[in-house]
Amino acid sequence: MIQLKEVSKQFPVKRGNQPVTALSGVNIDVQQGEIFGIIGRSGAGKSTLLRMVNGLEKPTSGEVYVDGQAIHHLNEKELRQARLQMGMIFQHFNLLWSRTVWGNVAFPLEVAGIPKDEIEERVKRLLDRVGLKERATAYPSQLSGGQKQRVGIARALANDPKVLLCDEATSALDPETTASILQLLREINRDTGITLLLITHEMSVVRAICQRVAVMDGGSVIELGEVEEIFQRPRHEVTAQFVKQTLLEGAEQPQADAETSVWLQFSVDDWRELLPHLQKEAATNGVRIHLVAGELTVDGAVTVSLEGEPSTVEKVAIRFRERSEKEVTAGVSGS
Ligand SMILES: Nc1ncnc2c1ncn2[C@@H]1O[C@H](COP(=O)(O)OP(=O)(O)OP(=O)(O)O)[C@@H](O)[C@H]1O
Repeated sequence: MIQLKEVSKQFPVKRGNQPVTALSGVNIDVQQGEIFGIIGRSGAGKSTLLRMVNGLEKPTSGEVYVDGQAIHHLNEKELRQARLQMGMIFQHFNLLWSRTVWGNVAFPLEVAGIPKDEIEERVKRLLDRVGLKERATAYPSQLSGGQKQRVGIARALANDPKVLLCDEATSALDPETTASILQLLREINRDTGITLLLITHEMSVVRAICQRVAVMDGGSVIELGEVEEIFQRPRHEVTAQFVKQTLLEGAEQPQADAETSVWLQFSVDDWRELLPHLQKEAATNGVRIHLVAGELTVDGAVTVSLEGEPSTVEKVAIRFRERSEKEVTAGVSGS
């Protein structure tokens, strides 16, 4: 269903420097109905690979096929058609904040010019499928992270795609919510036969849901095979590290009472700029962010709390403060 043949991608950089090789000779063949994982460290080339599949990037060399269609040869108009066959879900959900849950799921159908009656019927069925029937009139800001991702999934399925591309879809969620979203994806795959291509940096996600996995490093696939086989006999050092990470996570399940909370405060002027960095830092470390207080006056301040495993929360807070050029104050709120 998804094929990459000898795909390489180089990004030109400023004069004088070598181009960046993001992908190098990648061969992947995802079968119809399969749940296939791509795992790799930051910079391994995962996002670039996903952008090849949906045609947002063209390979420097090599071929990309989705359901037999040569994505690398399509023009913009043909790509828009081809993308209707590809649903996509994201780490930060990418919902429309001014639209309700219903409006978010209806959006791609409205864009596709589907008649109103049919939109009604489809959105109802999709919300039922993801367990959000009761929240149709809520706005994204009123939903939990897991519910937001359920909206993302319903929206991605609206045009009845053949493949679902998942870009770090559970990386911003706590372990329990992650498990329920993966369960939902598994059920959808079982019930509809949709093919799932899932990008992650967490081996626990791969183990929970994928049948096969490709391990990427430095733009190349360094290992590819059945998930169980790779867990039992990792051949590459990078793979062994990922497997080890999962075993450690399993041995040290975070306890609810082993959590801490740190608060950070910054000026209302700076928060727009700072929040995305903080969100990224927190998400990659499994730390949750809550808005504690905010005063939207000219000289007001916004306070957020970071919650999670103590050493990780501290690490995120310290790294964020060190990297931020703005004034940030911090303190511990206890457990
Ligand atoms: N548009 C671009 N221009 C120049 N270099 C790029 C571009 N996009 C990606 N790269 C580079 O290509 C390499 C692979 O990046 P990519 O984002 O695909 O990795 P990744 O595995 O998805 O990492 P992450 O998990 O951090 O997103 C990196 O060295 C990155 O800096």
